[in-house]
Amino acid sequence: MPLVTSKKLFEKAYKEGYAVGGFNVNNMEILQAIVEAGNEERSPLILQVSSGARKYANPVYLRKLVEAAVATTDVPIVLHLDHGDSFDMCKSCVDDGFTSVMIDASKYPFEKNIEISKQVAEYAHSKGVVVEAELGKLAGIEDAVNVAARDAIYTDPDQVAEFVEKTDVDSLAIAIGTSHGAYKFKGEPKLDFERLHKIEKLIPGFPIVLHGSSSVPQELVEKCNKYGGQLPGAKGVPEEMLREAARSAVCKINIDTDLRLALTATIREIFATSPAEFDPRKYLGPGRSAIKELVRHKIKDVLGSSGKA
Ligand SMILES: O=C(CO)COP(=O)(O)O
Ligand SMILES: O=C[C@H](O)COP(=O)(O)O
Ligand SMILES: [Zn+2]
Ligand SMILES: [Zn+2]
Repeated sequence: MPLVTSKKLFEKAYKEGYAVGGFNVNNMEILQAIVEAGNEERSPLILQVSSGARKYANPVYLRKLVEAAVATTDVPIVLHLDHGDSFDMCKSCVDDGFTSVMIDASKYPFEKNIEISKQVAEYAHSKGVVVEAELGKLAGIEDAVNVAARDAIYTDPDQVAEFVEKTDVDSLAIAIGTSHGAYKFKGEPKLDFERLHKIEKLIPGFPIVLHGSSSVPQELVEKCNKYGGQLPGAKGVPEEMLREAARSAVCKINIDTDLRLALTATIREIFATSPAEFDPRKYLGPGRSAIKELVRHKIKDVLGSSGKA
């Protein structure tokens, strides 16, 4: 099936109370794992590519890899730019065949965020591409931008309707306490669901996106640490909270860190237990299987998108 936009996927997810996973792609094994999992679960998929991923893998390789992946399945797949930081970056991805782009101008003041997001929406829409924007600021690491927890700003519900109306974007990422990376909470995990519910009432029918939604499975952290990793105190968003979010207006839930942990834990274990092994297929293959198992679990047991393709 050719790439699709997220428009119909979000309409269905909104109505039926589940979310579609936004899974980050950086190389062939990660891509294969996500697409095989989605195919077996009969789930729609959003493959997202950060500017760091484009730089790492080369935009041409990425596009061709995704082209190949799409040819192996009939589930609907969106190719999405994650955290585009400028009009030019978004334009480049629209021109490159992406079906969805995120413009993340959340670091700018409200009016400037509106101006840039609107400019991206105008261009993208003229090419049939949809746009996600961000209002409020998540803590954590996005590419080179490291937002300290004290600089994170929860989304102001009073700004949401005006932002959506003035920009004409198609979905909105909000900040309610999630953050990027493997260290999301110092104490007890807490998300501001009251704020989420307030926001969804103010923009009825409009798809909301949750970034920073890895759960940081403790068995993966323990496996990394057991085999030489150093991830003390890593903690994510409990899956029960993600289930609750998926039932609301949240139609897209972003997961990257958990895939990285699955791959790294697997490779660390193999390096430690089979030190004579030097065939990359013998550790990347099991790493790919671990990612696939994790993505299937997310789709089936957390996001609720199994069978929704
Ligand atoms: O939001 C993300 C990508 O945009 C990923 O978040 P995690 O770091 O929680 O996986
Ligand atoms: O938002 C962050 C994503 O996990 C992408 O991370 P990256 O910029 O390191 O590729
Ligand atoms: Zn951001
Ligand atoms: Zn993100």
